[in-house]
Parts: sequence; structure tokens; C-alpha cells
Amino acid sequence: MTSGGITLQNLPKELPVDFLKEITKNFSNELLLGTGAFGSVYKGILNDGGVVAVKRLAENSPVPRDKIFANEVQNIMALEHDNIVKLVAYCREANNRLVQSNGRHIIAEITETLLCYEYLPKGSLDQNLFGTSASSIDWNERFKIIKGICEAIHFLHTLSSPVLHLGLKPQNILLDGNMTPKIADFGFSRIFGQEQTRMNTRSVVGSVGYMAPEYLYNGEISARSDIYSLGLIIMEISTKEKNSPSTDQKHARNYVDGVKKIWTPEKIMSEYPDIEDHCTDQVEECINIGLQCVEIDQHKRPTIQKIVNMINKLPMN
Ligand SMILES: Nc1ncnc2c1ncn2[C@@H]1O[C@H](COP(=O)(O)OP(=O)(O)OP(=O)(O)O)[C@@H](O)[C@H]1O
Repeated sequence: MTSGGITLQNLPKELPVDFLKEITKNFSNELLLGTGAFGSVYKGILNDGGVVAVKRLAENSPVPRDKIFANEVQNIMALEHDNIVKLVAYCREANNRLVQSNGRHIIAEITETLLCYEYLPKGSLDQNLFGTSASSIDWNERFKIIKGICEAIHFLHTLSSPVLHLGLKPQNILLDGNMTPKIADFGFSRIFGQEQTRMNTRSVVGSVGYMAPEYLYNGEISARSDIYSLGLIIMEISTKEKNSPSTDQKHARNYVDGVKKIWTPEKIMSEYPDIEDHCTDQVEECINIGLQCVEIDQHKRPTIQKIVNMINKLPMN
């Protein structure tokens, strides 16, 4: 298959590796969008100018590539929601290649595992909140982003077979051209019953600073783990202050204590001097929701249904 007549509209679900090489100029640095723990992401440009994001899973990824592939293709591909990144195609192909090993040439079977997503031009929420253009996001946009993320988690947690993301953090939330947030990276995700709690059978990997303590220390998984991570994300969006993704839990606790202490109504007014009164209430309530979500006692955290209800009750513009 060549990229000839292939457009975003008629893109087959299963793609050969040669096609993906062609549209990424052989995975060139020039088209590299970024690299994470699971692999590198490239811009893939189709002949009609359409763009996809091509993730080439790394061999040394913290979750085995076949597990990520199965998670994304079997569980996530069918999910349709405005606030969830769409997986548009995939590729898993084994080829024999001549490689050098200890000075000898040998034939080795190399499996390429690639996932193609809709392309989101503004990059990650992290880049937008804390990168160079950070200050330009006003409160209304921040509130819209919080609502969109909550709606995506509500969708995932209330499916008949609920999906837990288990890796939520600002780096895994991407923004489209209208600043609509879309949750990405389902590499750690699990599907199971809403009221269920399970013990993790894999070693716990990911960004410690966003992980619920019961998940990090005891490997205990439930929808409440996602709620904890969501709380930190809501606080970061509302306060413009960054939590640290990779350091220890103590850092996250200090962050939460700081928000609780510093973010009084006066602080809100000084940080958002130009917003209307009803928006000040929105900021206050969002910080309050964030703080409830990061309760150490997981049973004190609100469900996503309750969070969405609280947000929808807030006066809008
Ligand atoms: N669908 C996409 N559209 C546009 N850019 C993307 C897309 N997916 C990923 N990227 C870019 O590629 C970068 C790397 O993404 P990737 O998912 O591999 O890692 P990460 O989320 O930053 O980290 P980790 O996977 O370790 O949690 C992102 O920061 C983002 O800028």
C-alpha cells in the first residue's frame, strides 16, 4: 500500500508499517512530536494534507507492547467521546531483518507496534498550562477544560463495563485547535465493575506524583484512583500552580497543603483580577472539588457523577 489515495476519511484501520514509514518520512526527527515512556510520537502527513499522530511503541516500554496494543485496540478504539482522543488505526508487523550482534550479522525478527491517533495541534495540557503560552489561557477556557476532562471520565466510569484510565496527568490530556481537552494514553487502563476494587497484578509504574496513595503503596485499583489524579489536575488548572509528576508523594501532599492554605477568596481575586463574580465562585468550587478528590481516605472522595453534578450546578456565563 502506498499513501496514494489514502485520506483521513478512508484510512484503513489496519496499516502496513511501510505506509507509516512513508507518511512519517521514515520516522524522521523533523516530524517528531515528542517522546514519552511508551515510545515516540510522529506527525504522519497524508497525501491530501490530512495529519495523524503516529506512536511507535518502544521495546523497553514500562508496560509490554502487546499489552498496550491490546488495551488500546480492543478496549479504546470503540470509544466515541468528544473528550477522548480517537485511535484511528494501528499496525503490528513482524519482519526479519539483518542485524549486528557481537560483531556477527544475524537474522532477527523485529516486531513493530504502532498506534495512529487523531492529531491534536495544540499538544498537551501540560505544555499549554506551564509552557511559554501558559498565561494566555483565561478562566473561561480553564473552566471549559475542567468540564471536558470531567465529562470524559464520567463517560469512562459509567460505561456498562467501566474503563479506569490509571495514568491521568496533564501530559496525557491533549488539546485540539479550539482548546477542547481530549484524554489520551490508555496504556495503563483497565476495564472492570464500577464498585469493584482490585489488587494490581503488575508492578505499579507511572507518574508517582499523580497516583492515589492506595494504588501506589498497596496496588489497590478502583475508580477512586482516577478521581485522585483528576483532583490534582483540577487544582493545577485552577491555581496555575504545577504539581510535580515524577517526585515522591510527599511533594504531592505539600502541593495539596499549599493549595488548601493559600487559595482563599482574596487570593482568587488577586490571581484572577478581571473575572466576574460568578466566575470567582467557579474557581472557588473547582479548587474545593480538587481538594475533595485528593482525600487520603479514598472513600471520602466524590464519585465522578457527584463531581459532574457539582460543576453543572455552577452559574454559567
Ligand atoms: N494525538 C496527538 N496529537 C498531537 N501530539 C501528540 C499526540 N499524542 C502525543 N503527542 C505529543 O507527543 C508527546 C509524547 O507523547 P507520549 O504519549 O508518547 O508521551 P507523554 O504522554 O508525554 O509521556 P508518557 O507516555 O511517558 O506518560 C506529547 O507530549 C505530545 O506533545
